[in-house]
Amino acid sequence: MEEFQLFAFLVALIVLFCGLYFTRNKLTSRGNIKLAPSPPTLPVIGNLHQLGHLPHRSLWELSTKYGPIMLLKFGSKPTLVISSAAIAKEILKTHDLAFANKPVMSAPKKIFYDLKDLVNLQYGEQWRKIRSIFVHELLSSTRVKSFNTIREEEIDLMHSETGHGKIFLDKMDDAVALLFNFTIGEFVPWLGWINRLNGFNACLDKYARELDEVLNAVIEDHMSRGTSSNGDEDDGKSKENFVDILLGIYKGNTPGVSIDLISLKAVILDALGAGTETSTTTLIWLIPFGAGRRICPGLGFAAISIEHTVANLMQKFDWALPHGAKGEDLDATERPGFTIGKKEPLIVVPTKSYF
Ligand code: HEM
Repeated sequence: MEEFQLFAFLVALIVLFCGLYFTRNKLTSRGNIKLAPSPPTLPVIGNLHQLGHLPHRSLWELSTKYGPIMLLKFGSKPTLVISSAAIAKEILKTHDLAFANKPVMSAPKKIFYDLKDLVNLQYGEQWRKIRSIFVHELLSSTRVKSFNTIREEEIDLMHSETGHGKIFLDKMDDAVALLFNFTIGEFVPWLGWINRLNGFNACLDKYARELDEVLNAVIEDHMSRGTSSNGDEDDGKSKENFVDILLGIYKGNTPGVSIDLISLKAVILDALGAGTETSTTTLIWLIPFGAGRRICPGLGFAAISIEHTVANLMQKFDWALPHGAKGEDLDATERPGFTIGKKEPLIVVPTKSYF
């Protein structure tokens, strides 16, 4: 027994020593997560799925080759902070399989239908199936070509159609509050009971129920109107929006593709959620589309939409920063959200109009 205790003590010492050594060598000279560089100077890879489980040896090799990497342990969740384009390329391209999954957290699990949406799906067969629906059915080049009609339909859906769009957007704002709420039980699993005690779990349950009701109402609306999806390109297909297309698949109108009701709702959440804040934030400032196998499937769709909006603004006005400020005077402080946004709003003034 004494031998075992001595052995355990030695192992603990070695682990502690390695941990300290590793941390000392991996922390950036700034040694603080807040000092990760902000856009637009350097890319910051901080999205949740980047927090993967790359073997320490590979991390070691990466940091030897490219410079400091910061590995933080938030309780049970290892978190990697990197701040150079070279390391981003290694992680998102070379090692992307190791980073292809996000850590399982209780708020996304509850809100995104047990992680059945594409953004949160674990990498594997079901991910491939849903990804294919996004790439081939929702965001194919044919669909993107019919972009104008789809966009108008989506704007209708979000803003005017029986009020569900507005409720949905408000719901998304509430989701940010829940998703970014730090709860100790998330990171230290044996303290999970605290989330029950402080009401967080009840709050999450209530939110998920209400969101589900909104999605049910959106689906019922579309069901009662009926979709025009009958495989005929000219028969109203270009007027279909995301929900119509997905309902067509659900009803079995699209040969070789299928989706169940829960996945359908999760995918609607992605299609409406992943494309809204991202697009408006990109109009303000550098957001990248990711890379590797989990690269954004909405890239083509979003790029055209953003180009269209910016081109319109540039064609009709000359713009300047207020009070003679220069580009370098812009405050690039970030604020948290689904996407990293600009803390202070971007204010520009039209100085000349061309119409
Ligand atoms: C300017 C607009 C957009 C930006 C900047 C953007 C950015 C991104 C980024 C960085 C990722 C990777 C996230 C990660 O690493 O976990 C991503 C994934 C994703 N995006 Fe976008 N996105 C935009 C528009 C859209 C649109 C319009 C849609 C759909 C209509 C969409 C749907 C998705 C989905 C479903 C994923 C998850 C893909 C997967 O995990 O396989 N995005 N997006």
